[in-house]
Formats: sequence, C-alpha cells, structure tokens
Amino acid sequence: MTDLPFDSLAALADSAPTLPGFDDGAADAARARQDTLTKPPGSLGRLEELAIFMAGWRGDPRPHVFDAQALVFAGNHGITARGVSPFPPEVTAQMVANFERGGAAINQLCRHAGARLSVVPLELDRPTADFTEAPAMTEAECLDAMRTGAEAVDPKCDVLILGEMGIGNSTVSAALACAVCGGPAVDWVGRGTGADDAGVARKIATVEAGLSRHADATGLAILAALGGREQAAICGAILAARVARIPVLLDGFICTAAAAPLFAADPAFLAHARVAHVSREPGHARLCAAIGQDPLLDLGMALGEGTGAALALSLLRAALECHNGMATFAEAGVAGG
Ligand SMILES: Cc1cc2ncn([C@H]3O[C@H](COP(=O)(O)O)[C@@H](O)[C@H]3O)c2cc1C
Ligand SMILES: O=C(O)c1cccnc1
Repeated sequence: MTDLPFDSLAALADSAPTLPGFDDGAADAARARQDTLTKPPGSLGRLEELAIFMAGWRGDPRPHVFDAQALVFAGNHGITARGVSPFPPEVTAQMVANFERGGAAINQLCRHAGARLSVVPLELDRPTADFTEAPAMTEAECLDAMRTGAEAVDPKCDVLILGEMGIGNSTVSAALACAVCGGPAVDWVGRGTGADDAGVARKIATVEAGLSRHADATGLAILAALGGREQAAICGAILAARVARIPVLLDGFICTAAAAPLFAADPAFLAHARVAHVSREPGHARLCAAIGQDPLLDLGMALGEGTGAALALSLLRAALECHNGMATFAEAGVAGG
C-alpha cells in the first residue's frame, strides 16, 4: 500500500507536494523521438500528446501498457428517495451482479481494449445520508471509502481505468461540480438515465438544497458533504495511482465530478489523469473546461461504468504502438526528417 495520509481529509489535501511529479526528462526524450518518426511533425496530433504523457508519468521514454487495470466502484445514495432517477436504487446491486457475470457494456469494452476489470461494491446496503439533510458521509466514512479505493489499485499496473455505478449519481455529480465550480444548479443538472422534465426539476431542487446546506464546504470537505462512497473511492484510487506513477483515464461526467474535489483541494492532484470522453450529460463539457481537461473522445455516450475510459485505452494503446513501433527517418531512409 501507499503512505498516503488517510487519517484526515486536511492531511490528504495538503499532500499534493509530496507526490511524484511528471518526469520532464522522459517526456522530452519521448517528444524528441516523436519528431524523428516517419511522419510530418505533429501529424499524429493527440496520439503524440498521449505517448508523451505516458512517458512522463511512467518515467520511461518508450512506455508500454502491459497491464491495464479497470476499477468500477459502486455505491448507493440517500438522495434517491427524492425521486432523482427514473431507476430504483436496487439497480445498483443488480448491475454489480451483471458486471460480475460479464453482461454489462463495461465487460465487453474492457475485453475489447485489453483491461482486467474488478468491481468494488461499497456497502450497498447502507446508502449515504441524504445530503439535503446532513453531510452524505462523515469524515471517517469518507476516509474509509478513499482507503478502499486506494487499496484496490494494483501498483504494478501501467494504466488505471476508472468507472462507477450508483443510481442517483448524475445528481450527486451535479452537486459536486456545482460546489467546486459555482454557478446555478441548472447549469450542472441533466437527464442522467432519462429523467423527464419533472424529474429534472426534482434534481435541480435537490442540488440547490444540498448546496445551500453545505455552502461552507471547500476542497475535500465537498466530497464528504455531497459525494458517495464510490466518489470517495475514485479519489482514493487516483491518489494511489499517483504514488505509483500510474496514469489514470477518467470516464465521463460522473467520474470527472468525483475527482473535482481533489482538483479543488489542489489542481496538481489530477496532473496524471485524463478525461477519456465528453459525456452527453450537459454539465460535463463545462466541468472539463473548468478543470483544464480536454476529453479525448466525443461519442455522444452517457453510460458511466468506465465505458468511455475503456474505449480511450484503445486509443492509448494505438498511440504507444506508433510511438514504439514506427521507424525513424534515418532508419527507414526517408528523406526530410
Ligand atoms: C441499467 C443501468 C446501467 C447503468 N450503467 C451505468 N449507469 C449510470 O447511470 C447512473 C446514473 O444515472 P442517474 O443519476 O439517472 O441514476 C449511474 O449508476 C451510472 O453509472 C447505469 C444506469 C442504469 C439504469
Ligand atoms: O457521463 C456519465 O458518467 C454518465 C452520464 C449519465 C448517466 N450515467 C453516467
């Protein structure tokens, strides 16, 4: 395990400067290699950027993905009693069973992209408190879930794919994004799994009530006040990955919003993470812009589970195949390099 200070949120929030940083030497060497490969300079666009990103975080000018780990964290939320999702909260556990049997979209996309998937249910029988009435989690509950998330990370993997499952999560995410970025609740609420106009109105009212109750929360306190256990586990996993210099692919709106309190505590916490795809959920593009992320894919998806992140793994593998496998101008005897 890691030596992250999981004894208090304040200590964790202060730990960013102690974490490993980007290896500029390895990244510069990777960038120099890209410029010698048999292609016009920069013509592989964001594939080049991905290879250099991997090089810097892995500390290796020629990085590889031998082992990709995907983690899906699942949790239940007190706010589902407020009618914020068209689906009942039982679906969370039912989908966990579906993941375990291999029947969900994430199972197919992990197999396709070559990631090994683990599902981590977090006390599904004990939903977090309704955040309009109390903090969703105590500090101890939040730290416990963060530790569980951190412990699920295999420090030997080369890249980490993160996803979630939790009915009500598009409302939780709207609340987290609103608390971190500001603005009216209506800017952050979308239809999620298909809320109708009355459902959207209930979601907005829930986010507004949560934000006014927890108006004082800043940084990681936002995570405990408004998040769920799966959001806390995602934050813990992001931190553990950082300790092991493992780059992270965040899925869509829900994963990005889960990570947003880390950004609020210190933007450096997310330096090794990339948002994989921009979700159809309308708050996602706004959230990505606010935290300086430019999602890799735009496929009109809004599923969650880590599906967009698993797809982005294929892109990352493609980027590294080119980076490591292409001939240089000198090797190929091509003029002009
Ligand atoms: C069958 C099913 C499979 C899912 N897989 C991911 N989600 C996604 O939908 C949920 C958030 O939407 P809302 O806020 O509207 O409840 C999350 O669990 C998310 O992972 C699913 C939702 C359903 C119904
Ligand atoms: O983008 C997401 O993560 C998302 C959006 C809606 C529903 N489930 C997940």
